[in-house]
Amino acid sequence: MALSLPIHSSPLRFPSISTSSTRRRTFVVASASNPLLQVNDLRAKIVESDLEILRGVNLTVNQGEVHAVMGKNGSGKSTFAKVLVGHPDYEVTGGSVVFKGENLLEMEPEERSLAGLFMSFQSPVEIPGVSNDEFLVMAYNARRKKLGLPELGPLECFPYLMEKLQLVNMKPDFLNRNVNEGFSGGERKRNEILQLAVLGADLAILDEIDSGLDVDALRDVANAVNRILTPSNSLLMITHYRRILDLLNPTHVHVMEKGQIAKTGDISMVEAIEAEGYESVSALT
Ligand SMILES: Nc1ncnc2c1ncn2[C@@H]1O[C@H](COP(=O)(O)OP(=O)(O)OP(=O)(O)O)[C@@H](O)[C@H]1O
Repeated sequence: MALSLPIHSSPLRFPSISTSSTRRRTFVVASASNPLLQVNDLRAKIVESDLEILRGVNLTVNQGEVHAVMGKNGSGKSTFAKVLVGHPDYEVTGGSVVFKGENLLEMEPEERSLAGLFMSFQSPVEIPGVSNDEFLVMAYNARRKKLGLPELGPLECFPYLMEKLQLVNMKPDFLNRNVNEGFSGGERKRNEILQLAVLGADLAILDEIDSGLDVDALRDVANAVNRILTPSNSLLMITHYRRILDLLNPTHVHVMEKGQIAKTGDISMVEAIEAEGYESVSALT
């Protein structure tokens, strides 16, 4: 079966393992001069209805940073993430996005993936007839090809895949199952992180990776993400809940409202949101 590379793979660099404290210490130095993603006045509409959803988003993500985007239901968080990876439901109507010094908006979705952008979706899709190991080996080899490295056979990839399975605390039989077919909600989320671990990314966008996870799964996922993060890659996560923020220690917390980032702060802003709701931190109301 012919498969194109998913938009959440990055061929450029495999993640190295580091602790979150190592990452955080290095961030101060790395972030000052290494913007990874620069979003300026980004505007986008739904193709089908012409309805404008993003109304001037501004955001800079530097290497080593962990950004959390929060906000009321329907404020545009997922749309923002999907526009970044080039989802065809949306048309950019203004603004700019520079990723690693290149115009992201001129790239096809697959090119964005090859450039180092990974996105996990709220509802990961099934790929009937394709096993997880086939899928991962295919994507892993696509990256190797891009790097000018020889492709590896399934057996040669196996030790690498096993190492990543352990990272997300998944059983080996997940590799033999078809991608997301029959997976529980939590298993799908773990599988997304397995894909991130195998493929790596310069910028990982995780859209509500914490939704539907039990406490143990949430900890496993957060631990895996923390091990994937290094001083030179970054995370942009969308969430409604504090629990994952406590585990992933965001350097920046943003509140999206009406298609804009209305407020940016640190983890302390989440306390105000939890106590008094979004109205307490909104700059637009
Ligand atoms: N493809 C689409 N077709 C129709 N409406 C859409 C589409 N994509 C987004 N919308 C609408 O745009 C608005 C923003 O949606 P989006 O999913 O970005 O919000 P969100 O902030 O991620 O919400 P939530 O917290 O509930 O996940 C919503 O009103 C949604 O219904």
